[in-house]
Amino acid sequence: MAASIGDRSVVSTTPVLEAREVSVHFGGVRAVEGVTLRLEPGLIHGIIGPNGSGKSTLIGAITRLTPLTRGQLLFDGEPYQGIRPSAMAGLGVARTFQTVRLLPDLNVRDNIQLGADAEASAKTRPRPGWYQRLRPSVSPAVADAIRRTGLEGWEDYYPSELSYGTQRRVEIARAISMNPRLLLLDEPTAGMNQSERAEISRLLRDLRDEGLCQLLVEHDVQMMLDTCDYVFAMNFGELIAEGTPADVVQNPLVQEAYLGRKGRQHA
Ligand SMILES: Nc1ncnc2c1ncn2[C@@H]1O[C@H](COP(=O)(O)OP(=O)(O)OP(=O)(O)O)[C@@H](O)[C@H]1O
Repeated sequence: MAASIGDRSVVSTTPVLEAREVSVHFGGVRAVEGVTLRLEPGLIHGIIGPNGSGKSTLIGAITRLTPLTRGQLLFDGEPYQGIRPSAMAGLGVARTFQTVRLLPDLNVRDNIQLGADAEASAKTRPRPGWYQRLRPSVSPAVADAIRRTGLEGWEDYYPSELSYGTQRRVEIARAISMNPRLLLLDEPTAGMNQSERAEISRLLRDLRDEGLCQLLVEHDVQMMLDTCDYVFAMNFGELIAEGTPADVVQNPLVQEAYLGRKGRQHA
């Protein structure tokens, strides 16, 4: 069965990831309460919400870093809440974090290679040079990730020599070199200027056009509206609206969450 989300048609199949009635409580704090969401193949999904609305906690729950109080998580229709966070990559989930996490002693190519090589993602920080000795050639997954993220020509540079926007691009390349089914991006444009934001937004839409399912958490609502196909809005731990960005921003509950009742009258 085919449905359409905005201008994109979506064949209704098993979602890549599904959260059913997920709750996360910290003592008396209901950080996430009864959230149900489906991430469909080939779409960019976004989670928006004011500070403290539960976005990070929900991502933590989905990635198994934060234990669920209640609910169920499914990947490709199979429950996965019993697995360890370190097994998420094996499931086909790659992520980038709020802060850039590139290894300073490795060049762009070798930082991306870390994503392609599960064994190399060991916790110990490598000494300069060891990686080149172990890996004399560039794997096809790395070459492909470099091409898809427009990093040709930057392969031999080190993180300290790159702009912040390019460092972010390398992180995304490292994540997609894992050939993920789902890419989670936590604040991918934090600290960027307007043109860097637009560049990252373009890159994510290009990856979407290649079929990559994505989930973004981002404070920049305009960037989310420009980038996402489908948006989930949270407030006080609950999902208060979902749909196309255009529909969600019109939702009175969303306007109230961001602007307050007074703002809504003026919006
Ligand atoms: N480990 C924790 N222990 C207790 N309370 C927590 C913990 N983590 C989050 N919270 C609380 O849960 C609620 C949701 O927080 P969360 O960080 O998920 O929101 P958020 O939408 O990601 O916020 P922000 O946009 O500021 O990052 C907040 O009230 C927060 O104080």
